[in-house]
Amino acid sequence: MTRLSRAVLPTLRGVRIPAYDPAGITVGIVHLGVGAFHRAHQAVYTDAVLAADPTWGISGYTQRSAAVRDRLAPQDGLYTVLERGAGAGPPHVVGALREIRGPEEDGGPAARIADPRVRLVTLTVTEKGYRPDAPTVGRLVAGLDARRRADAGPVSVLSCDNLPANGATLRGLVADRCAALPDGERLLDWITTSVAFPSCVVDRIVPATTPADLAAAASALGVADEGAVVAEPFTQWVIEDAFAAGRPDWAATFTADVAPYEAAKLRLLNATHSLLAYTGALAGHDTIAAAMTDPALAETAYRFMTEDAVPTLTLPPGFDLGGYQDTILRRFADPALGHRTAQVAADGSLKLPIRLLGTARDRLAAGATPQWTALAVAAWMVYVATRQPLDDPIAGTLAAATAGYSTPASLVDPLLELLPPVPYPAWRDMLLAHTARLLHDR
Ligand SMILES: NC(=O)c1ccc[n+]([C@@H]2O[C@H](COP(=O)([O-])OP(=O)(O)OC[C@H]3O[C@@H](n4cnc5c(N)ncnc54)[C@H](O)[C@@H]3O)[C@@H](O)[C@H]2O)c1
Ligand SMILES: O=P(O)(O)OC[C@@H](O)[C@@H](O)[C@H](O)[C@H](O)CO
Repeated sequence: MTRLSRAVLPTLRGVRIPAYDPAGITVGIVHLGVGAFHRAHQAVYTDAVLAADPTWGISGYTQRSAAVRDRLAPQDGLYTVLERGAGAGPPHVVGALREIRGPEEDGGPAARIADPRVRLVTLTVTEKGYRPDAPTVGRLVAGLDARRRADAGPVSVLSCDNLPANGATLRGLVADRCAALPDGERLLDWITTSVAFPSCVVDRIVPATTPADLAAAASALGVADEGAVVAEPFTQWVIEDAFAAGRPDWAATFTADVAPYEAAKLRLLNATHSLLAYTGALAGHDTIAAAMTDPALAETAYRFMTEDAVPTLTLPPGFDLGGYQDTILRRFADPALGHRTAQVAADGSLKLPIRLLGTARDRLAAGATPQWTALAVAAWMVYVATRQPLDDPIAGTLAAATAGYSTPASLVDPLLELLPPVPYPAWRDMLLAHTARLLHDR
């Protein structure tokens, strides 16, 4: 079958195609980690501005393998976003990704980051990409060093991962990495004056693409698209408006402080997602939507948000909390997406501290009993002990910690040692009660 490419764009019918000639776009953004989410989120926002400003094309560098490069390069970087679910629009071919390279191809992204036309570096590298020894941070620091040496001017670095204070977190990792370099002090001085690390909150559910999704893309387009991604119609981006060298005129919400939006998103949406992933998987549900068909789990999700998470939040002025919660539950319940519980459940050792443990601490400090939060963490513990192979960067450590457990305490105590502390005796008691029930129900 013919592949999607610039040449076939004029022949496509019933499909949104770029409102500009992709060949006329120059690169202004370097993106690290060209996963499904980047293609369905930041690249779509950027696609929408390129007709008016063709200087913000994206140069993408994959981070772990060249697989996405191999799928997209033969397609001139073009791919389709297939919206699924209530309110879905037509298939949308995105042209913003103007270059695509493997992690270390042509020496990695340093030369591109040092290009004066580049004014922004963005990242979607998962929670794992922000560990101190992560190769991405090294590549970013090498790029910033090359830019300083080239005197290529200020630049902004925008993390688009689900982390609290993602900009400040990345700045901290970069500073630590600089401190370990021979000429690190000079580089850090330059970064302090010339590089901005705005934080942002990203939101769009983008499941991993399946072979059935690629077949659906081929059928919709009439040509093969090996880079297609599937997404819900909902999309949101809240960005701290603190850039060092300009930014695209994205249709995002720009604000001075993203922290209240970030807490609402991580503690309501992502935390509830994790709760449904672990409890749903233990109940035998393959997808988040299937878990939401179980009235007990849907009730649990609602009560977790309302009773545990909401009291810990300071919301932005005018924030429609009821609408936000309802929308989250409606999005999770949409069966069209097929977001697998196993995908959301992956990397729990990194996600739980971000999504759930802050709520546990805040509620316990207030003298409350965060039962639903404890249920989510207990469900993770039982999931960890009973799923093999486990998709987690410390899977081996988790397996060793849970090997041969025989009682709730012999499961809970070693796993508590591996998580950041929640220093309240009641927390352990709640976990013991929930794991006892979950193990009994299996
Ligand atoms: N998919 C979503 O619904 C969604 C929504 C909001 C935010 N996000 C954010 O985007 C991230 C990526 O999601 P995705 O759907 O694109 O996943 P994906 O599996 O399609 O892509 C993951 C990307 O991260 C890179 N990566 C993985 N581990 C890495 C590591 N240790 N170091 C460096 N790079 C690494 C991969 O190379 C790949 O480019 C999420 O972890 C989250 O922070 C995703
Ligand atoms: O992408 P991850 O693995 O960090 O988390 C899985 C989901 O909870 C997450 O991707 C949500 O779908 C997303 O955050 C919605 O905006």
